Amino acid sequence: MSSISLKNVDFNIGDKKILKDVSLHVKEGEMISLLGPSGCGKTTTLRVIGGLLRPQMGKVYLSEVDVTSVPTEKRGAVIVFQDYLLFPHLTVEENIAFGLKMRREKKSEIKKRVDYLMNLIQMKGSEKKYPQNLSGGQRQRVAIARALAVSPKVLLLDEPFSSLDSNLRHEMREFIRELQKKLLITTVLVTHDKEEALMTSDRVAVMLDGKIIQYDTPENIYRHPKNIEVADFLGEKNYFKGNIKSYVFSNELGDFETMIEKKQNVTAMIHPEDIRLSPKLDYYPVKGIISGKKYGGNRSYYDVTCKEITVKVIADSSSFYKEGEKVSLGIDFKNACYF
Ligand SMILES: Nc1ncnc2c1ncn2[C@@H]1O[C@H](COP(=O)(O)OP(=O)(O)OP(=O)(O)O)[C@@H](O)[C@H]1O
Repeated sequence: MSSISLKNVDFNIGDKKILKDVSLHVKEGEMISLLGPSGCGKTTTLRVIGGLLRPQMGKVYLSEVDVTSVPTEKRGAVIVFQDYLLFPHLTVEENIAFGLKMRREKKSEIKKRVDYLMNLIQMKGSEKKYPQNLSGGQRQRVAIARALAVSPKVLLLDEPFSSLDSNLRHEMREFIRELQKKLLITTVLVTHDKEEALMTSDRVAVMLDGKIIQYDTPENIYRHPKNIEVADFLGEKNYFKGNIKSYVFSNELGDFETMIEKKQNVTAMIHPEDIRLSPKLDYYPVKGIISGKKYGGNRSYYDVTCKEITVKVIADSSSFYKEGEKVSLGIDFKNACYF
């Protein structure tokens, strides 16, 4: 097990800056995600950690040892890619044993390790199967077992579940998180899926345009995004612009109590699921009319027009509002996030 540090890493291709002054520390035994939109530099960061790319500037440390010039195979890092290339002509156990054979480990040791890993990925009994006879999820488990066989110090996962269907993705997320907790292997997961990052990681690094914008716990990333770009990337939000004076936030919807004493030109961000709706018009201070509705199973997504603006609200589907219905809205500006 190893900690990982990137210090002021720049990576360019030609004159295109791909990574810009990226610094990151992953503690020993921690699982983190690199989360961001396509093309923001997540995979490049992972490749720099794994030694597949060498940065033009900055340093990479594993357990505080400078490995910037150390080749991948000597770093003790393994990368599992999305298109997990299992060897099609080798059985499951031969695939898992491959790296150990290359290292000329003793046969009895290899057998022990393969047995242990087959148990760990809950695939006992499938040792003699070939990859083409496995499901997508099983193939992914074998790819992870093969990566773990060589007892790496760090595990680097590049969108490993993105080709799986949504149920299987859920299952694999839980599987990898449990496995990681059991083995306490330092793990970096690259994903563009917010839920995946928030659900599996101790901390999440949000990347935009080659930079890490925020690195924090999933709760803090979601509840307290550093800026509007991060907030937007994490999903649809409501923004209210206005001014705060004597703990009163005046915006398009009226005057509301807040925890901040004074601030000009602020934007308050409120999650759609934090806004309450009531059919009783005098129940909450803001009045509106349901102008749009999408049914999403256990949740319903409403657009509520209040004065000139549209407020987005997510409510559980036990409450049922029709388009055109008048409602009142409970919006808590005391606990809003202000930018
Ligand atoms: N070999 C290359 N030649 C030119 N540009 C490249 C090369 N590899 C990556 N890039 C560019 O570098 C940027 C970052 O790529 P990277 O693969 O790290 O992004 P990413 O966040 O992992 O995106 P995705 O989720 O789509 O894989 C992109 O703009 C990409 O086009």
